Amino acid sequence: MTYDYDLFVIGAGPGGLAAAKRAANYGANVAIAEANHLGGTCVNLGCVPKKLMVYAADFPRLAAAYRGYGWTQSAPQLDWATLVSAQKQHIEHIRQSYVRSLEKSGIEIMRGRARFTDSHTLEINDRPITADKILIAVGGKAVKPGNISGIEHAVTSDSMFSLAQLPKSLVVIGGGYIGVEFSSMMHGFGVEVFLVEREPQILTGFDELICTTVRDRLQERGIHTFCNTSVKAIEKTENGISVDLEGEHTKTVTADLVLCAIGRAPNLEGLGLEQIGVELDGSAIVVNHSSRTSVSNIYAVGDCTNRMQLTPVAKTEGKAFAELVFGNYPCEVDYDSVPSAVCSRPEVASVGLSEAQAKEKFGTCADQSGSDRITSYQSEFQPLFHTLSKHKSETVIKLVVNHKDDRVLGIHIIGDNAAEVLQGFVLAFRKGVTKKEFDDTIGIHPSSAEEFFVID
Ligand SMILES: Cc1cc2nc3c(=O)[nH]c(=O)nc-3n(C[C@H](O)[C@H](O)[C@H](O)COP(=O)(O)OP(=O)(O)OC[C@H]3O[C@@H](n4cnc5c(N)ncnc54)[C@H](O)[C@@H]3O)c2cc1C
Ligand SMILES: NC(=O)c1ccc[n+]([C@@H]2O[C@H](COP(=O)([O-])OP(=O)(O)OC[C@H]3O[C@@H](n4cnc5c(N)ncnc54)[C@H](O)[C@@H]3O)[C@@H](O)[C@H]2O)c1
Repeated sequence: MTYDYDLFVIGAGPGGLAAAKRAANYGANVAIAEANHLGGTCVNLGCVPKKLMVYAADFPRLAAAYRGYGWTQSAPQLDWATLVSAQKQHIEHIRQSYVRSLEKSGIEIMRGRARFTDSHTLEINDRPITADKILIAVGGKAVKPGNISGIEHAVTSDSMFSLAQLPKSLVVIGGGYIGVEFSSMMHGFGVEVFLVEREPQILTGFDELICTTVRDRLQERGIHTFCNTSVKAIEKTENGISVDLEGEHTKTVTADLVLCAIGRAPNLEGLGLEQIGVELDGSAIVVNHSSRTSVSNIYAVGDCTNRMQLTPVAKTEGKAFAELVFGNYPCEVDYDSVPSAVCSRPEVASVGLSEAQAKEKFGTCADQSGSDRITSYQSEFQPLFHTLSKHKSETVIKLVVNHKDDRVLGIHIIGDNAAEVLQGFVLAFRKGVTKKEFDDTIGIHPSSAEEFFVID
């Protein structure tokens, strides 16, 4: 049987692009379909515009800091329209660079929404296309709770990058990655922010130290943080959008804008998966360790599967798929060493287990020497920069260590440049670094990262 393509990729986000390029490098005849813009969520509505906005929101704090260093100048003013337009230009530049790089690799780009008609055939813009292997990399989309009246008045993060103007006040529903990042950034722009999280803490799943420290710092900065609280109803009124809260903070808050950030779900609508029998787990595509679905020639990577919703994970899964299928080189994704960062102020970066997860996995019981299996080392210090900036902005670091073999099970940082500091440690973490190896390492002085080598 001959097909139009060796590989057809649905979705040109990080997962699809990485797979297409790697397969083409191995000589495969590849096409990629994109219903919207090349680059997917990450480039167009996620990591890239978010981080640019985070940088933009930092300037008032930096302006306040430079006075401590002797600089004098009146506070800068933001022209929101200029920021939105500069950010759009940069994103367009990235999209164009993807077009050039796909063309250079001989990958055909098809603009439009792909739909399965059988396990080897897709339809795109009414044109049937056949492929030997098909990779689903359609990503995810923001979900909204179905049970809140007036939820249609809430926007999702997709709208936040092209707002006509900044709101004066904002209610954020959900205190996960997106909720915390947007609360922090919008507050930096001068917006009054109310963050509503139904769980007892924000950033559930991170180490408890991160959850409590970040919440305390957000509150100190003036962000109203309501945990153990849910939204009962939303209503558009003359004064703005009124949000009825229930739980620990039963009250009504009125704001100009409501952002719903309660999670993202796979973007499978209209893909025709039911026709070809690809197995789903809830709303996600079920895959094995090789990213193969229940239909043998169809694979899936990234946010449409039930793994981690992060760009580097989608990319790694895409690459690993192409290595295995077109390079005959099996390489498994190491999900235990995936780091992540929350671009809030303070910034968070973390890899491995939280203290609670480590205790659950390895037990809290005493070993023969009578000590606990899990030891946590923690340090809080004022980075040199902030001694003159006059900001109260301590950095907090934590190592979670298995007392039995001295192995470091988790590394957690809260503070300036946390993601950049953690990056190098991730490599050591993957290699099974021990606490003693941390202790024996000489740091760079003066820096914040050196504190990891003197932590006890
Ligand atoms: C606000 C926000 C901030 C984020 N920040 C970070 C961050 O800082 N770091 C990080 O690691 N992750 C971040 N993420 C998550 C990251 O964006 C995703 O994990 C990543 O983009 C997933 O890649 P993907 O390839 O699986 O899917 P996507 O990037 O979602 O790409 C899927 C593509 O498929 C296309 N598509 C869908 N259906 C079809 C179809 N039927 N036919 C053709 N094309 C189709 C879509 O248009 C889309 O372009 C963020 C997400 C959001 C929303
Ligand atoms: N920096 C990054 O790497 C980054 C940034 C943004 C997004 N992402 C990815 O995107 C995914 C989605 O992000 P997200 O923040 O939307 O989801 P999330 O799963 O991180 O957080 C959602 C939060 O909303 C809360 N919640 C759910 N329903 C609620 C309700 N009715 N009322 C109040 N709170 C409610 C949950 O308890 C949770 O804390 C993340 O899991 C992450 O993988 C990553």
